[in-house]
Amino acid sequence: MKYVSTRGAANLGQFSEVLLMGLAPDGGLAMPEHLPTFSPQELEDLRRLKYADLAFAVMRPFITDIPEADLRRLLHETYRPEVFHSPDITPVTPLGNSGLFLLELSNGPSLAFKDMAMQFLGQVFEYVLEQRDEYLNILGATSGDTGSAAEYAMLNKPRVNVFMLSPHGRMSAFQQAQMFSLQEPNIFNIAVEGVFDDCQDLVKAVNADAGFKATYRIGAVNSINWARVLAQAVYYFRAYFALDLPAGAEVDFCVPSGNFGNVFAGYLAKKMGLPVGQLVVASNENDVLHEFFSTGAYQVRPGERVAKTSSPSMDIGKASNFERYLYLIAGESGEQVAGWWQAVGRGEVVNLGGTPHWNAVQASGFVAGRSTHADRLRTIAHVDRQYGRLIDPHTADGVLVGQHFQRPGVPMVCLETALPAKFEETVLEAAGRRPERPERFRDIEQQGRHGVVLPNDVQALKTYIREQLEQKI
Ligand SMILES: Cc1ncc(COP(=O)(O)O)c(C=O)c1O
Ligand SMILES: N[C@@H](CCOP(=O)(O)O)C(=O)O
Repeated sequence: MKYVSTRGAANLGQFSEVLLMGLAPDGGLAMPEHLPTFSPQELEDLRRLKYADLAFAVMRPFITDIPEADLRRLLHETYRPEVFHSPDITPVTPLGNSGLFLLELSNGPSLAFKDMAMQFLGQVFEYVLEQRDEYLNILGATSGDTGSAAEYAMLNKPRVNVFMLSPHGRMSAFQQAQMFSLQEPNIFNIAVEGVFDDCQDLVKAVNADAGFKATYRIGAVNSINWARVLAQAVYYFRAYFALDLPAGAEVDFCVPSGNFGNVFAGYLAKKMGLPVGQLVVASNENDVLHEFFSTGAYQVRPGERVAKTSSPSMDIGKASNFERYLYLIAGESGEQVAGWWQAVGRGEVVNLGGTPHWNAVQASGFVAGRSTHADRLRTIAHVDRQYGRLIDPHTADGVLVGQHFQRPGVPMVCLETALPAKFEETVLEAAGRRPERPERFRDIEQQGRHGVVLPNDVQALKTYIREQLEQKI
């Protein structure tokens, strides 16, 4: 399988190339040159597969440059019950008889859905780098969960260093402690004076400097990296089969959304033939995506207008993977996407309302809603009282919006994107009790803080990366 860029560059190479590349040289995101599909009969053959074998079946058509036996081994090493604390890896749990289901994605090492793909990235980076005898310096941006998931996945990976940017003071105390307590030779935590979008823009700016990128071997772990999105598509298949419905029956999914990677992975599964009905995008107060799906207008929020909320991992004003979605909506026209993104870059509104592209958006199955602090407190309390289950604030945003779009007789699967332990204060405020915390995190806030604070400045970041790498030689 060859990959192309959403902004028009043809032939980025095969999977291993785009894995190490992260962002395409023209600033776009890698996409496969075509989307393989499963026939209804082929889908039936996937129904009873264990997670690792299902992951192989879904991902293999996109990863044709790693020998079959090696890919299968990497997936079996990744998706082990000991790592994800469940024999099913991603259990699906009904919320009473409500027709709502929780897809549990957060039982892995860092307690968020990011582990699902990031654990695979850890394995496949190491494999590809060893084959090539190369090293990689990952530059990532986190609003709270990608950071710890990436760092836990890359611990003890001698060929990889992680430079992780986070918005200074904006993550929960637990999220900060997960990252900043680490004192490892290959992990560099950098708190940036800005919001998540500033961190993401810094990542893109460093990647845009081809000389620096090549000299310092810069790679990516955010969902701008195609491998993240691909690995995330697998659990939509698994959840669908776990419901054990008659062949062809539709399932709706509700996805708490920020950078649009998770829900885009669901769209990928749908495009591959999985009978997904609605893809419900749940936003918090930072409701750029809700605004787009309600009106057709896409306008990113500048940093100063990104609200600090109680579902902080979704405090995002510029959703990177939205570019992949619009690429498909535009009939895979890189030229069209490049034009739209130039306009976005100038701070303009891209308005698809009333255009033929808007018909394509409406046919794509996406709907959207938003939630506020009061909504999420009410939803956490309601789910606790009614179903005896504590959920985290992001999952609560999803459950609230998912309920709104429920259709009679169609299961609504809400993605559980983090465990409540990561957001103790909000959960305590909502439910009047503290969530359980896995023993391994008992005293994490007391374990010291390692890392630096940098201004929102690309030169300062490049200098820091250069100095750290030179000290390591
Ligand atoms: C807990 C949690 N929920 C939801 C999201 C939003 O997911 P995405 O950015 O893929 O839309 C994130 C961050 O990505 C997250 O950490
Ligand atoms: N919510 C994320 C932000 C980055 O998203 P990604 O999926 O593109 O890595 C986080 O928690 O860091």
